[in-house]
Amino acid sequence: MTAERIDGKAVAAQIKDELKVRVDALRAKGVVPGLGTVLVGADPGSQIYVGGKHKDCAQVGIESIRVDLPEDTTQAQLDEAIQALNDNPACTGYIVQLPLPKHLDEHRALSLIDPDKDADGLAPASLGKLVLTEPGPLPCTPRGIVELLNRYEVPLSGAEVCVVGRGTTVGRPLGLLLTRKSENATVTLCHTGTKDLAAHTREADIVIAAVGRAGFLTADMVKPGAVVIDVGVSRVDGKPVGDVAADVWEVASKVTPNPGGVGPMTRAMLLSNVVDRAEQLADQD
Ligand SMILES: Nc1nc2c(c(=O)[nH]1)N[C@@H](CN(C=O)c1ccc(C(=O)N[C@@H](CCC(=O)O)C(=O)O)cc1)CN2
Repeated sequence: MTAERIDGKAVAAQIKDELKVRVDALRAKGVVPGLGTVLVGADPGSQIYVGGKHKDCAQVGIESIRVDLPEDTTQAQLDEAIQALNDNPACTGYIVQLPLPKHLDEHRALSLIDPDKDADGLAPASLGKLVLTEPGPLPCTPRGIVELLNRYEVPLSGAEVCVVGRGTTVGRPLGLLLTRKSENATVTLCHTGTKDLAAHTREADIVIAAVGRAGFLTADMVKPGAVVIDVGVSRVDGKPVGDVAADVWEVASKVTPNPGGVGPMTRAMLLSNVVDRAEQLADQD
């Protein structure tokens, strides 16, 4: 038996249709949502992702502002670009595309984002709100994963979820999101220090692989009937390849393809964060 395909591309398209209706309503009230992006350097993956974000904006009627900086940008120049977006009234939310080149301080960049304009939910104030379960923008990949699981009616309350990867954009915030009362899952967060990884993944009803090592999660590491979410991306011969090996599809009940699963949802959730914020601004008027 082959697992059911969790089609992130199709769900993202549906979400974009829903967002377009909300953006039209905002524009009718005179509020124009505007997403800014800051991209430093020429990382091929980041170029593709940022290009996709601007294409999405055009599709749903969000204005977009693209700031591309060269690889040798200094910290002071990056700080200045961030400050300019903080000060730009046409920009209602923005992101700094990660990873930044090694010589730049990622934490500093995220700290400089005006918390009211954090479209990615990755600024320290937004992550703090997530810890405190206060309302705020949620990191896009974790939000997209929860949205996909809900739309495919995968039960979360009481589920044993094994998240592999403790990064700040996916693993850590995902653990916080899934353990909120509204999701109510039990989460085991595994990482490079985990002693017997397969012993943990085999216990889980849902396995979420966010490592970035092509095909590392194999069928023998998955409980029969489990749901598997493939987040990590590696580039093999220039093509994106996920963390989940092909044989997992013979054991699991549902699997996200990669590409075509979590990636498009990450982009759709960025747009959702921008529209949520613009609606708050409209309500304040
Ligand atoms: N500031 C941020 N940086 C990064 C984030 C983030 O959420 N905020 N996440 C990732 C990259 N990412 C978004 O920026 C992202 C990853 C993947 C996709 C996507 O649509 N992938 C396609 C395949 C596209 C391809 O590689 O050819 C898919 O999975 O089908 C979109 C966005 C790290 N940085």
